[in-house]
Amino acid sequence: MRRVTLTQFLIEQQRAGRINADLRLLLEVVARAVKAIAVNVSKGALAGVLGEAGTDNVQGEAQKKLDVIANEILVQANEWGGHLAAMASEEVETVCRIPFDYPKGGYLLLFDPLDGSSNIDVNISVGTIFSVLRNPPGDDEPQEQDFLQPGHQQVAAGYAVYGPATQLVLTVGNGVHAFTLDREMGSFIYTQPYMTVPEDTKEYAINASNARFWEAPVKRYVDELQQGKSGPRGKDFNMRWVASMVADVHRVLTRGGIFMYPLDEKNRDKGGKLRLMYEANPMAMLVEQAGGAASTGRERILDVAPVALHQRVPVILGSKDEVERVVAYHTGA
Ligand SMILES: O=P(O)(O)OC[C@H]1O[C@](O)(COP(=O)(O)O)[C@@H](O)[C@@H]1O
Ligand SMILES: [Mg+2]
Ligand SMILES: [Mg+2]
Repeated sequence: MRRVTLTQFLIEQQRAGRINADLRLLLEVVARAVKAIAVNVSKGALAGVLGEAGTDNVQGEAQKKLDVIANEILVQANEWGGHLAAMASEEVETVCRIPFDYPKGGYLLLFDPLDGSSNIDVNISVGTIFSVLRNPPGDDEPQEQDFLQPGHQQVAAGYAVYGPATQLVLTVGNGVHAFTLDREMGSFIYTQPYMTVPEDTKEYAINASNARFWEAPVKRYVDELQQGKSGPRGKDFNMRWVASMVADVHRVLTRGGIFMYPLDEKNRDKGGKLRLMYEANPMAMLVEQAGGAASTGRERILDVAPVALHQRVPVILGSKDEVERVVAYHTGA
């Protein structure tokens, strides 16, 4: 069987007029960075990359060594690419500028360099999430304001999951496509075209240790799932929680289900737990492109008007019917 590489896939997307050469090359640079991160993740203790970095990030969270390494790999790879006007990272407080004497391009790249950091030291899947926006015309030196575009304006979004295999999952607005890293060849091979979130599901994902903080609509929804066959849903549901959003969303994209990090009494002051620009928006674009839905419980995630780079939002995403049910419980519809 003929193997199609990510490079060939992107050339086809360009030929079909879905992306331009700049966006194609930008995505190639991101894929190259992801391969370098995968090498570091897979070496683990052998490369001394496990454990704490001894620093805090802008969110006040302790950084792991791999958070810092993955961030540096992405920043350095993309600085020189010539396709970006600027970058923003979950790990960095302000906009990451392209050095003044480097070539610049028309896109903005946002990323969560290492998602699921709490899983690094226990050898459980982690990932990288990224989002691409257009730099507003006429702005050669983008400011934070230029990044604050609603998610429906993303031109591409994706993630890499560093699991038993490393996979890159990507959308450029024409469905969701997955590639698996062939480590010997060093290439991403096209393995899953047009991923779709199965409509029918029996699986949900939520951190149940927060149950006492949940709002009534979430309590009601989860309670009904847990009643199984004997409750109003009339069937049993299974639960999974990896605590790497990438891995949890990858499961939802692969075999359906619902993933929730809702607003609760513990995270209300911050507006939620997950980051709008680095986690919620790219995942929402992917899930919608795969036929699913993504909401805060009160609003479509892709329509949220961002007010800050590191803003947090509640996230409820996955199989459409399930997400719509949770939203209806919130809105009383
Ligand atoms: O430990 P909790 O509260 O269940 O949180 C898990 C969530 O936090 C995150 O790990 C946050 O990501 P980071 O590792 O990038 O900070 C998500 O991936 C995941 O869904
Ligand atoms: Mg994350
Ligand atoms: Mg992270």
